[in-house]
Amino acid sequence: MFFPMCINLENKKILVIGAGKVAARKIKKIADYGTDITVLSKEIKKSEILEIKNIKFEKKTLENNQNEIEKIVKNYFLVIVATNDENLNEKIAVICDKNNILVNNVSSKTTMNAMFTGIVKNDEFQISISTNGKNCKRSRAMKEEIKKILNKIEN
Ligand SMILES: C[C@@]1(CC(=O)O)C2=NC(=C\c3[nH]c(c(CCC(=O)O)c3CC(=O)O)Cc3[nH]c(c(CC(=O)O)c3CCC(=O)O)/C=C3\N/C(=C\2)[C@@H](CCC(=O)O)[C@]3(C)CC(=O)O)/[C@H]1CCC(=O)O
Ligand SMILES: NC(=O)c1ccc[n+]([C@@H]2O[C@H](COP(=O)([O-])OP(=O)(O)OC[C@H]3O[C@@H](n4cnc5c(N)ncnc54)[C@H](O)[C@@H]3O)[C@@H](O)[C@H]2O)c1
Repeated sequence: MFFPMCINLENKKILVIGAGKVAARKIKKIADYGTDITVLSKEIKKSEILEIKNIKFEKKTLENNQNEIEKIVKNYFLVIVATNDENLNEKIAVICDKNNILVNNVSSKTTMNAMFTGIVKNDEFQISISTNGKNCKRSRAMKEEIKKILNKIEN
């Protein structure tokens, strides 16, 4: 079971590996919280993440090489692994975990030590929804119900 906890990401070094559709969704979400985000990717196509302020981009293809990966990730507090190469994602996630680095792996339900959650928030509350990797799409229905409760409390 993953323990739900609020983490202060301000000024913490965050690395996103991959810059595709899923990476973009994760970056948009985390950019509300993290201020030091680097995106490393084989390709960096024109997309809305290029518009987000202060994100650093590094065009690089990561090889499936333990030493190279270790050297890159060891400078980071949190690594979000979001390439479309599941084996590479898994390898990076295992290396991060062994080095006590927080890691989120978008192509797994288990091989990571940090998962994204569904978030519903207003000025007063933020509610984070997790299914522990079992069925993240279910959290959409839960989000809708929680939105109704928040509206009720506000009125
Ligand atoms: C909560 C939310 C947060 C967020 O991502 O921001 C989230 N996924 C969301 C959406 C979403 N996920 C997927 C689609 C494409 C749908 C489609 O196209 O069919 C969509 C888009 C959509 O539904 O709109 C597919 C998917 N998800 C994972 C895999 C890998 C795998 O299963 O192996 C695959 C590929 C599966 C495949 O291809 O088969 C894995 C994970 N997804 C998680 C979180 C973590 C578990 C959290 C938990 O247990 O609750 C975990 C384990 C890791 C992580 O990503 O952190 C957000 C929903 C709520 C929201 O809207 O806020
Ligand atoms: N967790 C989730 O919420 C979720 C949702 C949908 C899909 N997925 C999974 O996420 C993964 C990524 O999907 P996508 O649609 O974003 O893919 P995509 O093809 O749009 O993006 C992949 C990105 O990875 C980069 N990349 C690939 N190999 C690389 C390497 N060796 N080094 C550096 N960068 C590299 C590419 O340049 C590209 O930017 C898939 O495995 C998919 O199954 C996860």
